[in-house]
Amino acid sequence: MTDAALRIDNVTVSYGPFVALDRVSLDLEPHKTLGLVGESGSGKSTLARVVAGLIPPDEGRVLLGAEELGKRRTREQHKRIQLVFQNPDASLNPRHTIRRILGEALLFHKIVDRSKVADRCKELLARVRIDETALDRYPHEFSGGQRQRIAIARAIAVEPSILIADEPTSALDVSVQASVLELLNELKSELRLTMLFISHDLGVIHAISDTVAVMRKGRVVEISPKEIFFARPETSYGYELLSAVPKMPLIPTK
Ligand SMILES: Nc1ncnc2c1ncn2[C@@H]1O[C@H](COP(=O)(O)OP(=O)(O)OP(=O)(O)O)[C@@H](O)[C@H]1O
Repeated sequence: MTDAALRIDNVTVSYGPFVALDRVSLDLEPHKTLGLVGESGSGKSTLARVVAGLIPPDEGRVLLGAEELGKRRTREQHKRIQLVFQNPDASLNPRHTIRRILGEALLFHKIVDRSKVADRCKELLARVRIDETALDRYPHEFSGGQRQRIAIARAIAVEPSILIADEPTSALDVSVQASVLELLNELKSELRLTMLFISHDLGVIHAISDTVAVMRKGRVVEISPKEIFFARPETSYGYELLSAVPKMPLIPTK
């Protein structure tokens, strides 16, 4: 048996003849952040989509604790694994107010009664440091960084145990990036989340991860504690990735 919060076990995914994930196995340790790094096209987002239940693996399994997640997940299983995308607009309906976006998530997953939705929406915005006057506004009225905070509020609204963040700061400028990373770190501790954080940016991975996994051509080629990976990677490919970064770390850790 496993004490991993989430286990990816020998997962293979092909797009037609192209093998995007080739027998990938990874464990997410409870309340820790696994940083997944790798060059473009190495399969990181495909893995995120498999974990989130958006695409079924051709082979292999995903386990949440001891529970194997089937090809068709239950609402409860979907609720427990939430995904934050690079582009926050992917999870924010432009025609809905922030109140409706958060409220619908709360009601759909039966997190609170209708009478408590307004208060919970305000609490959620406070958690991501957005003023509650945002509630009756629309996504386009916010900056990219604020929209990403709202997308994070929407993800944590349903009280997941696993948060997958797929390049959540890549579209943001560096100062905004740092504050979103800090927020995710804080939420991880306060809400006791387990996080899978995907980035091709090693500065970002350094700032957020406890453990680093390296993907290359659909395979995981290295899994190391952060300190070890950044001091002396186990593989020559890990070393190559690090050598390609002009100056490390790009974003300070706490
Ligand atoms: N729906 C799809 N149909 C066909 N091929 C796909 C599809 N989605 C992804 N691929 C291919 O699978 C490979 C892995 O893609 P994926 O998006 O998982 O990589 P990635 O590591 O997240 O890359 P990036 O950092 O550029 O986002 C790529 O070669 C991509 O072109």
